[in-house]
Amino acid sequence: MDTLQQIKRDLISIIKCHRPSRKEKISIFRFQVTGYLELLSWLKAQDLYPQFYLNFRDNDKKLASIGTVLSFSALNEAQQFILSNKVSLVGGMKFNNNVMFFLPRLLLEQTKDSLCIQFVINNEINWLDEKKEILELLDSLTLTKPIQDIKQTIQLQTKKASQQEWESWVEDVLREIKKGILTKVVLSNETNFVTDSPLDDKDFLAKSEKYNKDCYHFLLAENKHCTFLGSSPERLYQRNGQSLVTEAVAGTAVITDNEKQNKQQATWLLNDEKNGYENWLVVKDIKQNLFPHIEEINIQDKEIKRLRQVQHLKRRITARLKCGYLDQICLESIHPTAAVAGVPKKESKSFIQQVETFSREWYAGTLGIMAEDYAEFTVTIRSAFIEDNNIRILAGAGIVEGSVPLLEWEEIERKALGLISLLHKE
Ligand SMILES: C=C(O[C@H]1C=CC=C(C(=O)O)[C@@H]1O)C(=O)O
Ligand SMILES: [Mg+2]
Repeated sequence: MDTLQQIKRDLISIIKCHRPSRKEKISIFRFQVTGYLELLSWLKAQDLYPQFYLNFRDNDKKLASIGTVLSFSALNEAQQFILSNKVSLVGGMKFNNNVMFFLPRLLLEQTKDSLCIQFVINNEINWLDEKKEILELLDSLTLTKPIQDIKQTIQLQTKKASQQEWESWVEDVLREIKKGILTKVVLSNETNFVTDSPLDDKDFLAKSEKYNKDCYHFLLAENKHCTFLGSSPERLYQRNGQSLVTEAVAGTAVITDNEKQNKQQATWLLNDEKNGYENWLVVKDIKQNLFPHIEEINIQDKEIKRLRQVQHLKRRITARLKCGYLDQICLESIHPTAAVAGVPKKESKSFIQQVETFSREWYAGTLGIMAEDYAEFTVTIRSAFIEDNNIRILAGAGIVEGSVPLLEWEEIERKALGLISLLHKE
């Protein structure tokens, strides 16, 4: 692949000339080449971790990164680092607000036919060690591995909560709502599968990209044995300078093979009181949390966001951040939204922690990229963990006054199908 050969040549000349600077913590090199690289095939051939991938929902931009030069577990430190070094960081926050951002060794950004590369050297560690890691990376840099169909035999092992147990959690929420303690709680479940040999994470995500249209497709592999990935319809926010675009995606109806029924369901969803309320609580929560940090806000009318198994209510929200307010504030105030946690936020989060019999970790968290003048994050729902021969798929639903336990169960089962339906051979 010409593009990769060119990158390799550029990197080799960087390494040859580089003398670690005593003044600067890191050295950043950026270059741009013309050409198209299939980033998932490229990532599949790489051995350096962590690996990160994001295919943006609303344009043809994709990111892939390998390795880490620095990592950040505090938002203020990540933000400060971006401001002082004019660099992009990738990563995000788990559901429980644990922060993980990192400065990748190599970050590739593909748009149409242009590939931008950000390559970083750490000047504070031994140059021989750095050089060794970089040369290893260069060894496999020009390789790609073709994406293949899923070949494994996959068996359903368990659901963390049975239907009966999960519906009883919903009843518990409804009781708390009646008492006036809670207004909304988003309850999830985990479905577990085992495979006869490890499922390739890139093959799985590529299949999801093919079938789950109009989504963000994301992947975070902390090492060879553990990947979190998924295809989410939901944006947490996009920031261009001070202008912010966010959204409330909540409220759900089914999509089937019957087009007439899908249209009826869409009309029903747009007018249904319970679903409208479920969505409005998300809007209200975002608005309230952003309020101290913005100058103006605009909330658009409900529209339908149509997916393969489900359709959702969506409201687009635009806002103007006050001067100087950047991603630390946006992330801290918005995440986790009431589309994945609940209202009030603190109480619903602690309810979830007490009731759910598994840890959400990256499920219902957020992943994305942040730089000084631009950031974009997705809400990591419709997601799965692949750990060697095990696959865990999570999905949840917002429980509000008027929720019917059986219908909410059917809703989470349908949402999980977005990924589960890909597990069979083609
Ligand atoms: C929490 C999830 O979905 C959220 C996003 C869209 C619709 C939702 C709903 O109608 O309940 C949920 O709030 C999930 O898919 O795991
Ligand atoms: Mg719902």
